[in-house]
Amino acid sequence: MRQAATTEELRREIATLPRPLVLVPTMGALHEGHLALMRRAREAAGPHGTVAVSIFVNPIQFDRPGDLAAYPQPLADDLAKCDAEGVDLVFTPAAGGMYFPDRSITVTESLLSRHLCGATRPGHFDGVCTVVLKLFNLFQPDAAVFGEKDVQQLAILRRMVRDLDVPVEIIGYPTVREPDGLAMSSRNVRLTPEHRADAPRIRRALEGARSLLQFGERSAAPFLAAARKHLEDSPFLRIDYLELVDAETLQPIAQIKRPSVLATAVFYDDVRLIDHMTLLP
Ligand SMILES: Nc1ncnc2c1ncn2[C@@H]1O[C@H](COP(=O)(O)OP(=O)(O)OP(=O)(O)O)[C@@H](O)[C@H]1O
Ligand SMILES: CC(C)(CO)[C@@H](O)C(=O)[O-]
Ligand code: BAL
Repeated sequence: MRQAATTEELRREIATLPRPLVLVPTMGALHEGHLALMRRAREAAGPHGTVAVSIFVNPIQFDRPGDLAAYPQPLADDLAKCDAEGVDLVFTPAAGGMYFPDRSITVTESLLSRHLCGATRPGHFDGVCTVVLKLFNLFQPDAAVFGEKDVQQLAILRRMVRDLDVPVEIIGYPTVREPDGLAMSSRNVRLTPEHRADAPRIRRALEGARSLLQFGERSAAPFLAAARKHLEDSPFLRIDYLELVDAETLQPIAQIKRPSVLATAVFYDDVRLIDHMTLLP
């Protein structure tokens, strides 16, 4: 496995590696969800192509300094996991290694980021789009794999490559879960044992609401009320948002007429977890 720590090293490595090249952008603290994305990348790259992973905790997408400071960064473990997965190249830029101190250009998304995480994490998706476009320019990948867990991120990145004519295929991959249904997340390790035991209710709240579909319910309000009730039964969590949006535009809807997404973010103390459920009428 090759490793590059600077953009110059990365460009040198890229020039020597076989195509197609498939990139898996991450912030590290790798878990089974990330490893599944790497396997999907290998499938897309083929046995003779290149699977590349970037590990960079992107400061400009964090809205809370404490969240950035507490983000786990077990780099040696992460590198061992990439190696074991047969990754060909890992890019590990230093904290300050991706941005000029006087950077003045940012990629801005102005529609799909209005709700959900975009509303409660101001500037988050501009930070994501900016770093992902930079990674695409550095790696020039043929394709890149992203998790459906970050459903709004995936929709926004598909929109970015469409609107800016970026020649990269975006591949989505289903959410990988713990046996009790909790979506895997690098932040799960920061939960207290009590909070970890309570957290599977996030998935159950969304599933419970979805079950209203089979009774013919189509109005948004009962879905939101059912999920909210289940979440609020927890003595621990605080709801950051709970919204029902159109799956394509990510704008709130009053009636489920097309594929829709019931999405939530919750806090356990300062640990923020997200999950969502697709609702098909
Ligand atoms: N449980 C999961 N299943 C599938 N893909 C995932 C999962 N968790 C994260 N990913 C994907 O991995 C990529 C890197 O995500 P990231 O490094 O932020 O991990 P994370 O676990 O989402 O961390 P956190 O949720 O704490 O930010 C993203 O494309 C993300 O959607
Ligand atoms: C795509 C990404 C690596 C950009 O920093 C990040 O938002 C993530 O890990 O999902
Ligand atoms: N997976 C999304 C990255 C973040 O929470 O900043």
